[in-house]
Amino acid sequence: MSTGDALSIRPQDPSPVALDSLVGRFPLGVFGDLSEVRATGVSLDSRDVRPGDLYIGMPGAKRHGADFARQAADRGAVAMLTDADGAERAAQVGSELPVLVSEAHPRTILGEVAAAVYGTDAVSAKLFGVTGTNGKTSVVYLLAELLRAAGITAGLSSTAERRLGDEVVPSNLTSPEASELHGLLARMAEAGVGGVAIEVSAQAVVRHRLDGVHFDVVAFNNFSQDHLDEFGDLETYFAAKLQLFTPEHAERGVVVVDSPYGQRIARESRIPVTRLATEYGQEADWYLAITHQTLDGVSFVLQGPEGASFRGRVPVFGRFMAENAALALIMLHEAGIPLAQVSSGLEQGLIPVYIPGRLEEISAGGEGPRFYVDYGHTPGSFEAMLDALGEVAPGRIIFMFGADGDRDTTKREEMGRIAAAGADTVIICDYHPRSEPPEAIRAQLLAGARSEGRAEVLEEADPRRAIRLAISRAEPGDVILYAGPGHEDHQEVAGEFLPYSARDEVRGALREAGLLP
Ligand SMILES: CC(=O)N[C@H]1[C@@H](OP(=O)(O)OP(=O)(O)OC[C@H]2O[C@@H](n3ccc(=O)[nH]c3=O)[C@H](O)[C@@H]2O)O[C@H](CO)[C@@H](O)[C@@H]1O[C@H](C)C(=O)N[C@@H](C)C(=O)N[C@H](CCC(=O)O)C(=O)O
Ligand SMILES: Nc1ncnc2c1ncn2[C@@H]1O[C@H](COP(=O)(O)OP(=O)(O)OP(=O)(O)O)[C@@H](O)[C@H]1O
Repeated sequence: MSTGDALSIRPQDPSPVALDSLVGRFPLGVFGDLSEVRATGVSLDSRDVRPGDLYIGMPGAKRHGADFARQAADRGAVAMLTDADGAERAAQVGSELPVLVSEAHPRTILGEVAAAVYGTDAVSAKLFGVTGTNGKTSVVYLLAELLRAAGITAGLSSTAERRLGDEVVPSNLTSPEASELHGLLARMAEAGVGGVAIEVSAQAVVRHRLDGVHFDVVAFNNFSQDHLDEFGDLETYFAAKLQLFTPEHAERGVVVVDSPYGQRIARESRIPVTRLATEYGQEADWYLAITHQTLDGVSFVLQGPEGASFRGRVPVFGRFMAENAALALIMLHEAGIPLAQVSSGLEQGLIPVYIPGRLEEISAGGEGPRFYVDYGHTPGSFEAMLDALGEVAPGRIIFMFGADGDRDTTKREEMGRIAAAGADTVIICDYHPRSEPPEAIRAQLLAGARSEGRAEVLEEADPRRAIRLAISRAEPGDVILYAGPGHEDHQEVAGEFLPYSARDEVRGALREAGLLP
């Protein structure tokens, strides 16, 4: 069951909490009468307010949430928590909601306030947090699948969606704001969920979105260039990821130590960590070996301390996907869930995971050409995917992609260069140009691709035409990989969200070409 137009998953039967009980616990002043006011939920977006909510009037980069106090009240908010400026703004817009005025930035108390309202101070489900530059979503879906195999009801929060059984809402952020996260955890507790897999962005760590959540196990898979528009330099971006490995956030950690960044997390972590390596020369606690791989999947053996071992298979190509699975398995082991319990729920070790928009095959398999849609948008993910395809693609590799406008511009040339180094044909098209001129974004990607001088490099701005161009050039045995749009359903152009689903478009184009029924 999809929750329709709802923006968040919430408990169905919440217990009302008296809001004046918050006043003693947090540095809050009060305007208005709170004595009879009870809240059943928390929201910082007026469009997501439900009857009984405490509305958080959050000062933002573009707007002040308190300006939306009337809309929040119209939707049933019972009170607002904001800063001093917000209290004045609410009065100016004629809001009659009682106001809790926070001395500190409301974001810094939001997590604890939401935990108090939702009763999620102590959650009995095992909480798993996954961070890294590439592969977080994949690990989260693998975790959920492995939990199910172990007989444990699973919930997840990812870039693609928040999900609990068949209750699902699409995500607007990789890691939700703290109010949404606690609502989700409360619903999961209500539904008897035993394990929750949560994707953790670096932005979430530094923006207090995890406050009031204590993970049983956190994991780090890899680190490479991304989000420099946000963090300025790699060291600041890395420090945000490292911050997850502290007792404030988590009990214990699992780290892939193949790279110097992983080794640094293991060394500098302030919680106990266990280490995974994919090469035997590397000092680690767990080792992963690939035993067989084709376009249809990867088989692997994982070995750990005291004879722990697991023989498995993921139905997606790429060594890194086996690494993602290994990381998820070790996280469960670290949470006290025996690997044998996981194996007992799988048929011959096959982890039947479906990861929306991540190396998702749209074609029908077989002789091909085969067409995959992916969410990769970093040099690191391009390299991982193209290396993997180089090992398993029977024919040529046709790689199409674009780049985000208004986001880290410094990675574009490198994306182009890596694409042309790993593919036979590169087709550069538009992705989300946002406010930038699309031709200028393509020019940077083209410059990188042409600097490599290996692949045939083509430009086709319109992604719909680029898909058809790729198909027209492909022979049986060839693989087309379209990186960027993944599960998304829109293209963001000059402030507008235009409907665009790469998966539907590719499906349609394959049908037109007689390659799909
Ligand atoms: C830089 C950043 O983190 N911005 C976040 C911030 O936006 P903002 O400060 O600009 O908010 P604003 O638009 O000024 O609005 C202020 C307040 O008014 C509220 N409002 C606004 C309009 C309205 O009609 N009603 C209403 O209540 C908003 O909900 C907000 O609370 O607060 C918003 C509400 O929660 C977030 O949606 C928004 O994330 C934006 C979309 C974003 O792009 N964030 C990125 C940087 C991000 O966090 N990315 C990471 C990693 C992604 C990855 O790995 O690739 C992530 O975890 O998603
Ligand atoms: N372990 C990995 N190492 C390198 N690349 C990976 C790994 N796992 C997946 N990828 C590639 O990166 C792409 C993005 O994967 P995924 O969505 O799981 O990452 P993410 O960290 O969640 O990214 P985002 O936060 O942007 O959603 C995948 O589609 C795949 O191409």
